[in-house]
Amino acid sequence: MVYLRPASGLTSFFRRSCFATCLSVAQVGGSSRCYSVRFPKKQNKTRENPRQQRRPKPAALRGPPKKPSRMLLSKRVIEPSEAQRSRFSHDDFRRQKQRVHEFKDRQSTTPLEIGPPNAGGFGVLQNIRPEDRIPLNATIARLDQFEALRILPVVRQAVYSRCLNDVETKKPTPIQSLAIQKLMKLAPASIRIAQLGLLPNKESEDAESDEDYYKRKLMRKNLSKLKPDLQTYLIAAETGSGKTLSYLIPLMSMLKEEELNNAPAIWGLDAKPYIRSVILVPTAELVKQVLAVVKDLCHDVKLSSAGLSQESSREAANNIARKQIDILVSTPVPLLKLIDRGQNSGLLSDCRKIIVDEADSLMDRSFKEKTLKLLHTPSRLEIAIFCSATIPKSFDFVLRKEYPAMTRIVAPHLHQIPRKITFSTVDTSSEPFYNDKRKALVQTLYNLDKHSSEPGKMKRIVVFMNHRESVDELVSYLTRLRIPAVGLTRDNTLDERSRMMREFRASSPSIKHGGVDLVSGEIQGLRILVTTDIFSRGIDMNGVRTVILYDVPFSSIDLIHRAGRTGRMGAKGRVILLAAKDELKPWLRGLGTAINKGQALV
Ligand SMILES: Nc1ncnc2c1ncn2[C@@H]1O[C@H](COP(=O)(O)OP(=O)(O)OP(=O)(O)O)[C@@H](O)[C@H]1O
Repeated sequence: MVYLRPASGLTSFFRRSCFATCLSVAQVGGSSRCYSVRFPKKQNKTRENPRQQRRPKPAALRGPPKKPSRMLLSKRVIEPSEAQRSRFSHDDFRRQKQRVHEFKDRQSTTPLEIGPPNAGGFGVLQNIRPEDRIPLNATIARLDQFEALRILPVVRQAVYSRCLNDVETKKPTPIQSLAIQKLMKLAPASIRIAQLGLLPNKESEDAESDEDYYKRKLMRKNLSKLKPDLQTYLIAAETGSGKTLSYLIPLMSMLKEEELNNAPAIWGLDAKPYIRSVILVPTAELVKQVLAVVKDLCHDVKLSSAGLSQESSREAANNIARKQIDILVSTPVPLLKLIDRGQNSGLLSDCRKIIVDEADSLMDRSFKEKTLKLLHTPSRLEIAIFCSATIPKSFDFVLRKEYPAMTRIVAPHLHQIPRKITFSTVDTSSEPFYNDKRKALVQTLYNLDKHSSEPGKMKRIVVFMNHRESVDELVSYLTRLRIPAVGLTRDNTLDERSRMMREFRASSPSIKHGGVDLVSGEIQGLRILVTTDIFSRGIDMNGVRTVILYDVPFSSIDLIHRAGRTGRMGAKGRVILLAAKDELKPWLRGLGTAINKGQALV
């Protein structure tokens, strides 16, 4: 038996298998031998005959010069050197440059197809087709000023002075233009009443006969018993796009317009406690944040407001039931509890507008029943607005089932990570970390401290973890290394959380030098917040530039919300994912490229 030896590494394997064959042959009485034959090494061929040597072609036969190759994904336009330029004709060069500019990497509309069967929590978002998104077209260009929108002047003035005081050019964001325009097309109830002739005309009031007066009064009474048609809206736009004002401005305009038309008096709200509108949010933090904006605006617009969350005392909750409130900001459970207390069962009977902020979360398995119960409680509900930065498939299904006639206002860049965020991954399994994620985090923080961005400013960094039990451990590890970090989880009381968040959100103080303090040994230029998903939704962190994802998020929804704490309102941001090689499933490896190319996640 002869075998040809292909390479030294495999020899022993072949020898062993040959030996086994020899043995088996010997056992049955035959004979065999083992040979190995070595192939000569491949030599570089040289042409010995000078006649065979390749000669350069004459210039006339050579054709046009070769174009330099280009990386497909590179955003950089490679300017040819002077020497290269002289080899191109001008037209060639212009065409080539144009082609590079045509590569619109952040405009891609094809979603990143990372779906089932093995994509974990990725693949849960609804694939919104381009035709279902409202294009950024002439409508938005036409409505790029608050003055072009139908808003009451007093509300507009309050927005300018209270919310956009620091902003140089005060103009609505695309989702604000679209939402305000659509919502304000609705004639408020009071105007409809006036159109029906139920409100007295100022001039004809005196001349009105008794018969007409009583007829009008009767019609008004009958009308107040009628259940109005419910109008439902979905406002969906990327994180940090100004969704809060996109529903607050129309809400306040409508409430105020109703007051100016004397509608509350017509509805008989003069003498009794009422709640005219409710904004539902999922957490106590969001109650605080949204209520702060509402209170600011209400101060100027002259409307009343209140907040209710699981942190509110029983007395504070009971007080709400005794007041006349135009806008109540609340989480679902405490509001349901308040209504369930016998004497308050009619608390929402005059509520005509409900807004469900972070609606995908409030319509998920844990909240859905409670939210729907609240939506079905007011008998005179006129408008329900659902507002969200993500549309998971399950949420889309519930909306289609419960509100098939819903008007959808979906921004063109929904499910994309905002344009100015750069996404990168640190492989924690490679040298020098060798699967020690904490080391990788420290190295990343050190690099960020040294980085030239935000010069002379304290850099604020948010680190997201999947489990709150791990937060304290990581914070004490960082503190031991004299890296200033605070942990913020559901285990802290609301007061603690508010205080820590206030300190973290306070604008970055200026610092003279970065690096390490020689006396305390502390890294001076960083302020680090380690937290979980409790702070990933809706919280406005006031110009945070860096988000570190210490754990791979459970789903694309979590990824979008966590990343959305930076890069808000067109500001720059960076998201760094720390992941070991075995965590980086094939569909996760392409994530950075897809995000940086502007693909929508599903
Ligand atoms: N037209 C505007 N011009 C400039 N800044 C604005 C404008 N509208 C809102 N902002 C500011 O942008 C920030 C983000 O707004 P907001 O919190 O409403 O975003 P969001 O879309 O609700 O984000 P998320 O999806 O994370 O909840 C806020 O600080 C807000 O004051």
